[in-house]
Amino acid sequence: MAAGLSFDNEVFSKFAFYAGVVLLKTMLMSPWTTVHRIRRKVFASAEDYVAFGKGPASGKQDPHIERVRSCHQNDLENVIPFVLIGLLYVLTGPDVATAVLLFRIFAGSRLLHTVIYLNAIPQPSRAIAFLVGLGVNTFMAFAVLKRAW
Ligand SMILES: N[C@@H](CCC(=O)N[C@@H](CS)C(=O)NCC(=O)O)C(=O)O
Repeated sequence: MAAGLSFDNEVFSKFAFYAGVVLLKTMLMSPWTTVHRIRRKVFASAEDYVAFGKGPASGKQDPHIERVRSCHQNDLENVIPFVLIGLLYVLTGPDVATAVLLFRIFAGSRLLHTVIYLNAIPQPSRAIAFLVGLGVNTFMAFAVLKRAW
């Protein structure tokens, strides 16, 4: 069976798929923020207000735009560790079924976190989604440390 960071290695191939999903989701948060800025006419800087013919910047913040930005920030705090730790975890040669389950749980938890955050679904739903993803990353980190010890 193929090992290492090769698409012939089933664990790497599955990891690449789920990492691609969560990275794409994270990347989409930027254009999604822009869509809301244009719709709500609340921009990031003075020159943007000029560009959209809105006169001087009001300096006001929009709660929904701030929510989208927080969601994006939270993705960055969790998805980047997943990609880095996940690559090291693949190199430990884990059981395929266990690894794929972890990748699926992480991707599912982050997609759910976004839906919950953007729709302001009451807590503790967002905290649970966040903790599930954090749990996967922590599990993989300990597997890497154990293998490298
Ligand atoms: N940077 C995060 C660290 C803790 C965290 O990620 N909490 C989760 C569950 S409550 C979350 O969704 N935080 C909201 C956020 O990061 O905007 C924060 O400031 O809240």
